[in-house]
Amino acid sequence: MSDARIVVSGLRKQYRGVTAVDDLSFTVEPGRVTGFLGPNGAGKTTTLRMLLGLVAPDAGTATLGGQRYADLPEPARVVGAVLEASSAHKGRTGRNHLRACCITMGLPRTRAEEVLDLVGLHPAADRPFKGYSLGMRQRLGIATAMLGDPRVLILDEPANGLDPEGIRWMRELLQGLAAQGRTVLVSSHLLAEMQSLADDVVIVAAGRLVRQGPVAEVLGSVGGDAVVHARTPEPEKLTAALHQLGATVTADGPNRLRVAGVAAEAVGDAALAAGVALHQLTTEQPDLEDVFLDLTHAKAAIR
Ligand SMILES: Nc1ncnc2c1ncn2[C@@H]1O[C@H](COP(=O)(O)OP(=O)(O)OP(=O)(O)O)[C@@H](O)[C@H]1O
Repeated sequence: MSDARIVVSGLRKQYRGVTAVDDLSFTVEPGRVTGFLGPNGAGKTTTLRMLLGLVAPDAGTATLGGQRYADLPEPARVVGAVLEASSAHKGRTGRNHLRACCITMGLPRTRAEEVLDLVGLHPAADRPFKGYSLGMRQRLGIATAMLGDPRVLILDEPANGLDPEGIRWMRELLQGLAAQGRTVLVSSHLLAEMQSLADDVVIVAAGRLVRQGPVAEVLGSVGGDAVVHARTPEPEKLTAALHQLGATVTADGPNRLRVAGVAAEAVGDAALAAGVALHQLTTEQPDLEDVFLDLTHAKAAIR
């Protein structure tokens, strides 16, 4: 599925004076789950809609396997998309919805059963759509998108409203589809969600690219310093010793200190040298959600 790459190049879109997408370029590789991240209003949905030929760009191109959506002879066999979870006739059952889609797309009815299997919706397949939970709607949305066995799957905020079990299910499904060589692009405004879901991330803010790359690499490059928490019966003495190392020390409850600017080892060594007992020493990793917000706010402020 080497031709399942997504290439966005110089994409731009304005709505009556509002620049939704501003000279945006990035690539999405097959065989990986890519998180498309940015705060609300960053231009994610507009970008996905341009990729899917639903909105015409003012400038630039968005291609799937080298072709614009409008030029694909059989788009449903190339790309499946879930832009909104609730997109079936309310009184219709999940199974009937899928069968109707099979007819429209010229697919055998058996394909409906295959995608029901894929998303684990068989138990609810004969219930009307209007009674579906958000998680069931997401499953039906993905089942519909997968009918044409597309090489590219695009999901807009699929984890919205899902419980932790639903998110785990989604992760396993999407990673499985990526492992088959498909290109999976998933938008979200929540970084924590993407940390467990995605291999790569494309981060946008104010319609522009902020960062792109493998999750660990991107987060590593923006991650702040860890903070050390120390518990000691002699906080004043330890504070004085740590100040000599240039650390920033603040009280963090009775006999507790929050130490920034030095590693846990240095705090332990300083306590030993000062003859201060340590009852607890822990390291708190930087809050990646905060780091992400800093990164995207800096960009949004330029707007
Ligand atoms: N049809 C439209 N008409 C006018 N403005 C629009 C339209 N669609 C989007 N916008 C504006 O373009 C900007 C980008 O919106 P978009 O929905 O693409 O962002 P997003 O990153 O998907 O945000 P969200 O997570 O809130 O959906 C916003 O300022 C939005 O108000």
